[in-house]
Amino acid sequence: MGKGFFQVPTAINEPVKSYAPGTPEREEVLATYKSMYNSSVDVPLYINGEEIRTGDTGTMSPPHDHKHSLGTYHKAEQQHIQKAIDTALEAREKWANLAWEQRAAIFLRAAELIAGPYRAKINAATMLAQSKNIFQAEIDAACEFIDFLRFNVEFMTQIYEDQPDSTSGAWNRLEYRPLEGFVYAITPFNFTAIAGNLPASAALMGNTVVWKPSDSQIYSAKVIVDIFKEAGVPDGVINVVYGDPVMITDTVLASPDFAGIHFTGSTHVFKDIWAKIGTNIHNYKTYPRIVGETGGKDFIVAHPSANAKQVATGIARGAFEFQGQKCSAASRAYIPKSLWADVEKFLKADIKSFKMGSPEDMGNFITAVIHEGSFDKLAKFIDQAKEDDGATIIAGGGYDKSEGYFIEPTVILAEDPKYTTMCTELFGPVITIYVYDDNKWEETLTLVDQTSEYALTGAIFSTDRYAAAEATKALQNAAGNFYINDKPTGAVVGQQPFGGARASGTNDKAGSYLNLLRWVSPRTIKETFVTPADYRYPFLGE
Ligand SMILES: NC(=O)c1ccc[n+]([C@@H]2O[C@H](COP(=O)([O-])OP(=O)(O)OC[C@H]3O[C@@H](n4cnc5c(N)ncnc54)[C@H](O)[C@@H]3O)[C@@H](O)[C@H]2O)c1
Ligand SMILES: N[C@@H](CCC=O)C(=O)O
Repeated sequence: MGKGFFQVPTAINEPVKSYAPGTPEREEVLATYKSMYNSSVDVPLYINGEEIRTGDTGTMSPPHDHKHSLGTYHKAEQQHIQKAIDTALEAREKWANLAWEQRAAIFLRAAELIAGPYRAKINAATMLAQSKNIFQAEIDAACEFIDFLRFNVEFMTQIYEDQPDSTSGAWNRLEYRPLEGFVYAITPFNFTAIAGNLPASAALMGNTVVWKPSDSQIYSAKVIVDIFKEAGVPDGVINVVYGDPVMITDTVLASPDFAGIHFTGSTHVFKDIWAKIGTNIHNYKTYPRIVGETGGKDFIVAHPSANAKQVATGIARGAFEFQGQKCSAASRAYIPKSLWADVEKFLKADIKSFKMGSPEDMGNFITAVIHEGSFDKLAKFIDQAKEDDGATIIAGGGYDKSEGYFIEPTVILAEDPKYTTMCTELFGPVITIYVYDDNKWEETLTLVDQTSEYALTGAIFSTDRYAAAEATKALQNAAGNFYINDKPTGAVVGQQPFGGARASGTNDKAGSYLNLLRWVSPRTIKETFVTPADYRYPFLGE
């Protein structure tokens, strides 16, 4: 068999299709949506490529049409989780020893399958499962997922190429071994791309995986499984389970071969998992890698020099796209008194123009929030704001769950900059605004930095360069992704590596070489060509 040093295809960001009226992609995705809506699927567990149906099922429904069933999924029992672990361990040696270019080819093929034959299907599944409008589905399930797969292959080769110096007489090599054991991927509901990337990035680096998607994303996770299968991911490399998250996680964390967790989701869940790993630490064969990207309380700060229309647009898109259910979504804003009247006018006009309803109607900018739990939580905070002195709802405030979980895009004006909705992650279409005195710019920056436990994304708007520089410095630790004159959402793989610190996560930057480094355990190999056969230093003589 021939061997060579291979140059992988240069990664490029997948262009976003327009879905404008009359385009073929619009017709295709709508037809696929209708056909999927009118069919029913039965999603099994996937362990060693085997489809397992336990008979203990849950129902999958579109959040915007919750009485409709898209089908069922099967919940795992403890024995299935153990089987998934055993399978991952059995598959490990063969997969880890497969040449890297073979692994790369599988995931590059998956990217091209999404870009072509599966694009309409994965977008339609994301519109149905997570209630994304077509633009939000396209930038996530198609483009970001494709970008993760393509760029990760390029980053992998950059890592492998990073080799130590060798002096004369010896050759030093770094071997980027996969972790010894298996990796556990737990994924959130809100991004199909994240659901696919968390197991795939660890697998690309030679690891085998037990993957637990969110119950609210299983419908689109099934399409990911189909794509990975068609791309050639061998049986046992990525094993997929659903069911009671605590039972599944406790079973996984009890395994001595647990070697790493790739988590995205809420902060409290991640902290609990970290604590459990700590409790089990004496049982593990190796120190597990703990990677978690978690919650946010993302901010927009306007300087008095900012353009009011641009600030209002940053809020309209940054807070309300995908109903504010991006970890990066703006949920608190700080606007100077001198700009507020204009920002308020432009923002209210934008919100008035939003249409809300099913993603099947492509005129709808706002669709439903993910599930009843989220709906009820948001409604509670909105009702509380209606009652509280010092909090005024200036736009939205309505909600209705009779057909779908619809929450109106809501703006709360708070007199107290530490009002509860300025500090707590709500994860919905609600933003709270605090209007500050123009002469309190420095104090406001301190407030932004100290108000929340999170540090994920943030944006400042300013036409004054000194103010932009000052905010960049003052907010250095307040956001892992910091935007100047732009909304705080929409990071692109290969352009804005994504992740935050403090309570927002381990900041291992999804979609970058930094993340992939967490899935390898390098071995240093020094080979000496002429091996010494005398212990004496020259000055010791004979
Ligand atoms: N920082 C990021 O990159 C990023 C990206 C996306 C989402 N998020 C965060 O994710 C959250 C929204 O997603 P979500 O609602 O799916 O989060 P979630 O924490 O409810 O669920 C995430 C995953 O954890 C599982 N889970 C829930 N409880 C568990 C438990 N006790 N033990 C083990 N696993 C458990 C879920 O089933 C799901 O698979 C928000 O907090 C958001 O900020 C962060
Ligand atoms: N990377 C996405 C957010 C992912 C979390 O939900 C963004 O930048 O908007």
